Amino acid sequence: MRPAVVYELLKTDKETGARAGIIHTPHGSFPTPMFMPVGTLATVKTLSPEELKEMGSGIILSNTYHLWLRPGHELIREAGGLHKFMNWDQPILTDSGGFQVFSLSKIRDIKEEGVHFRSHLDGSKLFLSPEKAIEIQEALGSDIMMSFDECPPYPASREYMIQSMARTTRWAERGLKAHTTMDKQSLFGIVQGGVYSDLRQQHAKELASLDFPGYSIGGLSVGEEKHLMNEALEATTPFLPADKPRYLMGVGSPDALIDGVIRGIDMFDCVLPTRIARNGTTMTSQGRVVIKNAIYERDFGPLDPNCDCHVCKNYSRAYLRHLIKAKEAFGIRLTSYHNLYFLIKLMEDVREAIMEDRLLAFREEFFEQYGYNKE
Ligand SMILES: Nc1nc2cc3nc(NCCc4ccc(C(=O)O)cc4)[nH]c3cc2c(=O)[nH]1
Repeated sequence: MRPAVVYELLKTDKETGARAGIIHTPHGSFPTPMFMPVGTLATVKTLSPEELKEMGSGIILSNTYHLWLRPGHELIREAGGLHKFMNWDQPILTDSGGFQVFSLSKIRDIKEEGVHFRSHLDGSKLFLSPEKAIEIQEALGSDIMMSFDECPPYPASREYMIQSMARTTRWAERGLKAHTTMDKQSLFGIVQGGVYSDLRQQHAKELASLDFPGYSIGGLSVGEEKHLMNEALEATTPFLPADKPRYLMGVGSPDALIDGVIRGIDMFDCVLPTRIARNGTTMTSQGRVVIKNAIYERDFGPLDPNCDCHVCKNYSRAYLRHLIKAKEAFGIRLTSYHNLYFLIKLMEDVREAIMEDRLLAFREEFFEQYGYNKE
């Protein structure tokens, strides 16, 4: 049987709950903390697998919901699975579709058996359940699968949250039963509980007792204030097993990544870096650079003088500004490449700081340089 998803804890930062480790999967291993580029439709928009490897991307994310609707999971199974289909031979994590249903389809109806909704593509009636989400992810050949869960709207009442969490736990148990490949060792449970610390702790304990190989923290990055996310993490990670990975879903800004690592998170994903890149907004060591700004018209220096990526070594701000304003495809390839490199490199620098027990000092300096107002 292929090896399961296994977490190797290497070091815990002396001053915080931050961890440095390695995650082993059937398609290879990657260092943590790690930022995962999002490749919703079997492509990290405009970038090739070779470029993703070159920038240090150890794992990418794809979406059950989107690939099920188009081109269909059976087609991808016939192609030999998602790795073969998109020519990516490293780890792939897939989200289970719950969140996407709520963020994309208008009409939907949640029942115990699953969610009835209409396709955002052609309005056809569809039904997604814990069992169906497992079937699709197994057809894709995902290395790290997500349980089918409900990400409640924000804000949600305690009463709604309590009911929703209980159903998400029942759905997680159904997913474990339906999960047959890789000796059930590739399915993460997803902790909910909104911004209610006591519910976060309760749900973390409930899912920890089901002995998943890893745990996602869902229900966040849905519009809540940053301090509420941090408090929710503080109420969750201490109650998850230390020898399993923790993945915070949908988080992709430099400050939230650093503050998530400090609170015991190992993996992150978000469309933010690639989405903002498409309108020319970039993340640099000196803070955000909105490249269309006229001040860069004759700036022939690199996008980020402190970045050693391919883009910053070979192209100027003036050139990037020209491409983005002219809507040249090469422009968003360059800004997308740099933004992903920036977050992957940030996690490498954070990992080094953990190994040397100086993460809080690193945070202080990074926040100062980036221009975040001091906490
Ligand atoms: N299964 C599951 N998946 C999730 C994905 C999420 N993604 C987020 N936040 C993403 C927020 C987000 C969305 C768009 C942009 C942009 O366009 O830039 C940036 C951030 N929160 C999330 C929560 C869940 C969850 O509970 N369960």
